[in-house]
Amino acid sequence: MGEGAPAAAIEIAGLEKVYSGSGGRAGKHALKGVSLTIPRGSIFGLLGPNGAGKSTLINILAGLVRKSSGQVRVWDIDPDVAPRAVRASIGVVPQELTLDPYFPARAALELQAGLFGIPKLARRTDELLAALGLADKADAPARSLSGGMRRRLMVAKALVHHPPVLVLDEPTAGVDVALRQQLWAYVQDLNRAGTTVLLTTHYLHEAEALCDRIAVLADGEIRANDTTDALLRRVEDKALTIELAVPLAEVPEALCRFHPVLAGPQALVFRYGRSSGAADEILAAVQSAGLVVRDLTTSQADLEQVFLDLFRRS
Ligand SMILES: Nc1ncnc2c1ncn2[C@@H]1O[C@H](COP(=O)(O)OP(=O)(O)OP(=O)(O)O)[C@@H](O)[C@H]1O
Repeated sequence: MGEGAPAAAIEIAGLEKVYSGSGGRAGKHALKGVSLTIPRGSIFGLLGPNGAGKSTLINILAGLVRKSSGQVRVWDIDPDVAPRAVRASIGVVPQELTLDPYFPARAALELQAGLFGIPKLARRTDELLAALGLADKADAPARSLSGGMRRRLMVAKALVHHPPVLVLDEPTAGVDVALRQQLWAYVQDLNRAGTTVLLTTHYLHEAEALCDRIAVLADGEIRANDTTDALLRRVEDKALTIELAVPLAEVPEALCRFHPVLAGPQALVFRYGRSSGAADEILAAVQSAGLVVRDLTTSQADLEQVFLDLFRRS
């Protein structure tokens, strides 16, 4: 990005959102003092379970929902003070596909460019259609496109005004594996060309594949915010169960550093992840402790669940 670009693409401090109850719907404290800095040039993952407050946060950034209190700056602009300027700096791909079924892809992009006041000659319609693999569908109505193509058209729509910040709200929910890879590759290309990307997801694997940093949002609060590598080192998603030939009364001293659990007199369960010793190290220690192994099994916990449990507790 050129001169004068802010160091932080998005800066959020003490953000609160309370939805007031209406029409029989209970009020909801959806964001409880969220502070977050999204560095310019990063791909930042906002991970959290259903109802965590991810969409609320994005909608506040996009100027679609008004915050209750706190500070928000997008590309150094306060969305409450200058909503139009913020909309020029941010492109949002919403969770729901909001396309006119009868509108062809090219016309949808042209209309969007018109809404942003982009002169005809400065429009990037063909470039975007080609970049998102929609060139041969340019004149087909949206209703004739596959789900994946519609999703890509939504991405193209969010990019017509060349925003420095792109926000993707659950970009690959319900999208097949091949398309997911394609979308990820495109997001990475955009990022290499300078776009800051904020993506929300339920899937740790998605955040792991794409993001430099991950923040975990649960029940309206940030539970973790770190580099992807550092976060994943805290996850212990594998279990090694060793069945012993001879019963044990307690865990032998030499194995304590692996923090195993005695699951019955003849079964030792070791949990391990990317940070602790691998299975071979554990097995070597078991043998040198003089234990006789009768059988062993390994299992892999659901990574998503382990991760969310970890941060729910912290
Ligand atoms: N307009 C509204 N009025 C009242 N409560 C709302 C409103 N919008 C959202 N909520 C509530 O605020 C909480 C956060 O919702 P939000 O949609 O931001 O979560 P989310 O993390 O995006 O979830 P999902 O992954 O399911 O989209 C939820 O409990 C939701 O029911």
